[in-house]
Amino acid sequence: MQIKKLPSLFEPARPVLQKIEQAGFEAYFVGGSVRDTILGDAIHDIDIATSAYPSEIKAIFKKTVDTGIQHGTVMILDHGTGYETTTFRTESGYQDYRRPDQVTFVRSLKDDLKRRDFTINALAMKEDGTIIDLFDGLGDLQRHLIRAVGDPEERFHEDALRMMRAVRFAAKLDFAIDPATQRGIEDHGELLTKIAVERIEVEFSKLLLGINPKRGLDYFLTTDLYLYCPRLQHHYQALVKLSQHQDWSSITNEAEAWLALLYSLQITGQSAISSFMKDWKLSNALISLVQHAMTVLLAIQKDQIKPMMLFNAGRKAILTASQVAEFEELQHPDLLAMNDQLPIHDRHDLAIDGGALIRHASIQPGPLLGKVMNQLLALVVEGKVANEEPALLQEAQDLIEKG
Ligand SMILES: Nc1ccn([C@@H]2O[C@H](COP(=O)(O)OP(=O)(O)OP(=O)(O)O)[C@@H](O)[C@H]2O)c(=O)n1
Ligand SMILES: [Mg+2]
Repeated sequence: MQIKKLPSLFEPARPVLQKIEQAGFEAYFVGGSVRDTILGDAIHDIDIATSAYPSEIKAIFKKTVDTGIQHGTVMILDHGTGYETTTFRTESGYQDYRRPDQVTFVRSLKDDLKRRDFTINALAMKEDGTIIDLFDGLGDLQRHLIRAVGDPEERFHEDALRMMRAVRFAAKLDFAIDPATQRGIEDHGELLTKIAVERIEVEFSKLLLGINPKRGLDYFLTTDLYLYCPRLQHHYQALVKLSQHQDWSSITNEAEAWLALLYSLQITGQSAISSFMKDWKLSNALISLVQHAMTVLLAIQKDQIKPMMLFNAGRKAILTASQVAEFEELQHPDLLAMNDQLPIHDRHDLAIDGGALIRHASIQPGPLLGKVMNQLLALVVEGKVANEEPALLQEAQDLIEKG
């Protein structure tokens, strides 16, 4: 098989591969970019594998950077672009189920490909688009099948994360998992506990954002992989229910995915969200966004949407909540439009500040000042008072008199 028209991302790398070949070595595109090109999907990065040893690559090219030389990876700099090139290698050891104890550089493409995770990821492509398929990856792409290269048990012992990758690819590509590979996952799920949560999270997020998350979640549950992920052990029923959603098209980014998950698990309190997401090693920025979005989502569910709540949540959280409301088929007005129509969108947009209140309304700095400012803010956001200094001063005086 030969791909006639390569995606443009490959084009500038082709001369690099040609140069390695001219020096008497082999060089191929490998990994996800080859798989996705054959599937006709967009590619985002390219990986190059070569029979040349790192020292040989460095002799061929003037400018290189040692980005991972002990693993055989050298970056070639060509016309301002960097191309990571990894020497064919075999690996051995894997005592920690994560990475090899020893990496050995080899000259044979086959030896390199046979230690890769799945047949669809063990394809190689020459710079002219010719596909090298030593493990029937093309057949599995046609059959829509995720199948371990060789013995699944060996592949999962080498890197237990591959079990999560299998269910992630099932969701991402809408593929089935080959029965022997699935059994391998069922038998070795516990090895996932050896893997850093951050890496598991990447795969789980990609699963939820695949074209068929239902399929990925079904495998995630039937293989029991969920038992070895943070905080999911006691949520089997809720995860089944989540997996039964037919239309996932409104879940388009990580925040929406995590909000949908937490809502399904009925983890809705602010501190419960934070503790759950921290166990998944998610960033504080994402946690904060999901917390704000959950407030909006619960208000949608209870039909209690208030201007001040939208103001506090902000546009991004409102959008996130709206998407998950779509997913949950919760009836809701156009909250973004409502938000856009608020008189102000930021505390600093208020036409009066503490200083002016101290000068003109004779309030002393202190708790009362803060309280009055908050009350004025709410009145403006709710459209009850115009956002103009005289009106706000008058209102402040009334508030103080009322106590
Ligand atoms: N645990 C892993 C991770 C990666 N690989 C191999 O390294 C390639 C590149 O890995 P990576 O970029 O992580 O995955 P991709 O398959 O390229 O998928 P993605 O589209 O997510 O990048 C894979 O195709 C596969 O051949 C592997 O065998 N085992
Ligand atoms: Mg990749």
